[in-house]
Order: sequence, then C-alpha cells, then structure tokens
Amino acid sequence: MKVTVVGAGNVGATCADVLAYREIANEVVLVDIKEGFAEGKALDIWQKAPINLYDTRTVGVTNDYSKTAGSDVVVITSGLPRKPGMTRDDLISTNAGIVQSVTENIVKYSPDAIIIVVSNPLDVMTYAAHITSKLPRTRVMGMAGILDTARYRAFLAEALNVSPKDIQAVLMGGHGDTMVPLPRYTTVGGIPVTELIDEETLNAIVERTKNGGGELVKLMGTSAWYAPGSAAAQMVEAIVRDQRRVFPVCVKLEGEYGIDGVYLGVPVILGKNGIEKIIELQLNEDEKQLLETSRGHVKEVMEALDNINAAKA
Ligand SMILES: NC(=O)C1=CN([C@@H]2O[C@H](COP(=O)(O)OP(=O)(O)OC[C@H]3O[C@@H](n4cnc5c(N)ncnc54)[C@H](O)[C@@H]3O)[C@@H](O)[C@H]2O)C=CC1
Ligand SMILES: O=C([O-])CC(=O)C(=O)O
Repeated sequence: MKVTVVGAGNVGATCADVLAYREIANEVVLVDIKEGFAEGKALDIWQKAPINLYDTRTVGVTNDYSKTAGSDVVVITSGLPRKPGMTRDDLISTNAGIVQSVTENIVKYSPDAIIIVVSNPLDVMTYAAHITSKLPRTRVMGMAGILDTARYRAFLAEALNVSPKDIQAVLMGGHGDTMVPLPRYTTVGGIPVTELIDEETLNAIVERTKNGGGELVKLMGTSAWYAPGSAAAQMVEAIVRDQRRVFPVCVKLEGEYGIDGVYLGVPVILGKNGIEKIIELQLNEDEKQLLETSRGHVKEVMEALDNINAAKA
C-alpha cells in the first residue's frame, strides 16, 4: 500500500510518522512546497526505522507529484494553520487555493486514490477537494470527527478517572464551534455516561470539546498536530486494512439527515472503498436543531468558497 501525505508540516509529518512506525503503509511519500523540507522529514522518519523497528519506506519530495503516482490513499494537510485570535474560517482564501491545486496534482497521478482532507476550514476544504477531484463522494472525505471525539473522550476519561480506551462516543456536524456532541450516544465500558457524571460537568466537557482546537492554539501559538496526525493515520489504516471501522467523518450529504449538498461530519463505516456506508442516527429535536445550525454555518462558508472561485474564474 502506498500513501501520500501532502504538507510535511506539523500535522503531515506526524501522520507520516504514525503511518510508518505502525507499518500501516509499505511506502509513504511526503510532499511539500518548501524546498528540501519533505525530504528532510522523510529521511528523519526513515532513520528512526532501525530504532522503532519498522520497514515502511518514507520518501520526501518538493512538489514532484510524479513520485506520488499510484497512491492508494492521499492525506492533504497542506495549508496555513491558524494563529491565536483567528477562526478556522479565516484560513479559507489561502487554503482553498492550496487544497485545490494540490488535489488537481493528486488526481492526475493517482486517479484511483481515496482522499482524506485535513486542511482547515475542514468541511469546506473537503468540498473544495471534492469538486476539484470530481471523484465519487465515497472517496473524498474530511478528518475532524475522530479528533473531536478523541478530545471529548480524553476530557471524560480525566473527569471520571478511567481509561480513555473505555470511552465510546460519537459527534456530528461541522468542525468548529457548531459541532454537535451527542452525550446520549456516549458510553463508558457500555454504561451510559449520564449515569456516571453530573449534568454540569458533562456540559462543561462538551463546551471544552467545542473549543478544543482553540484551547491549543492559545497555548502554543499554532494549532495541534499529535492528535490530528494520528487521527488522519487511523482513517488511512481503516481504509488500507479494510477494517470497516465506525468513525465520524466529514462527507457530502445527499439526503441523509434531511440535508442535501452540504459537507458535515456524520458516523460512517470506513473500509477499502472509502465511505462504505453513512449511518443515520435517530436524533431528538434538540440534536436536530444543533445539526441544523451547523449545516447553516458550513453552507455559508461553502458559499464564500463559491464566491472566491467565481471571482478567480
Ligand atoms: N481537520 C483538523 O482537525 C485539523 C486541521 N488542521 C489544519 O491542517 C493544516 C496544517 O496544519 P499544520 O501541519 O499545523 O501546519 P504547518 O504550517 O506546520 O504545515 C503546513 C505545510 O503545508 C505546506 N504547504 C503549503 N502550501 C503547500 C502546497 N501548495 N503544496 C504542498 N505543501 C504546501 C507548508 O510548506 C507547510 O510545511 C492547517 O490548515 C490546519 O488548520 C490542523 C489540525 C487539526
Ligand atoms: O484548531 C485548529 O485550528 C486546528 C484544528 O482544527 C483543531 O485542532 O481542531
């Protein structure tokens, strides 16, 4: 299995490292626009192989997409991260240009690839990659839900003083303040979380999860990478090993949840064909309302992208 990761920065290099040391792919190609940057990161990861004992080959290139030819999965992390005081949506004009040009190159050399978008604003960059690639929606998806649920699970594990391994959760909607955590679908070793935690603490955890990315941007001056890079690698693993894992993933909705033509995080089954199935949960009225707010927000930002593209045309 060959996997390309575009963008050898914080998230891209972390993802490539996880793909290599967990031997998720046989070959990982890292691509960056900065001369020598991807080459250096790939060489460093390869030199770690004798220490961590793996044989995944890691190769770095500066903008040479011919080396990515025949990739089974491509992860797009190229683009600016936000700085304190910015929203993810503030990145749209710069990152849309980057994601769209990267996608053109990817599809040229790997027409059969499955594309996982990580660049922000996530839902709208998934839209950008999808319309540029012209691939079926099952093969162009965005990573955010695994990260957002991981934050939620980590905060719950801390509050309950239990292993994060035993916390199962799902959330939906856009990757931003309007994300929709679903405490009703959160369990701890099979026990509904609401039986173990008081409402006030749970609400505080939900709010902290919504601001999870911003909390890290404030602390570090740039956004997170360990959890995001690992989350993207986990999606790659589900695809290349045909694991049929159930994850929240950003995908174009075509009627599911009563939504058409908007890219939102929903639970899916992820396997060798990409999105094997979108799972439709029964939402209550409050949850439906939260999802509708999220849909409205993502739709607005999609329209902003349409305007940017129309102005360029
Ligand atoms: N979906 C999610 O949950 C998350 C998304 N992100 C997003 O991922 C993106 C990357 O974040 P970081 O890795 O922290 O940023 P970074 O600045 O460390 O790395 C980005 C890399 O992209 C490269 N790049 C820029 N234009 C390029 C092009 N045309 N072709 C190839 N490479 C290009 C840059 O040279 C840089 O090395 C950001 O947009 C960030 O907001 C970050 C964390 C979580
Ligand atoms: O917060 C950001 O800008 C990066 C991101 O999407 C996250 O860490 O959730």
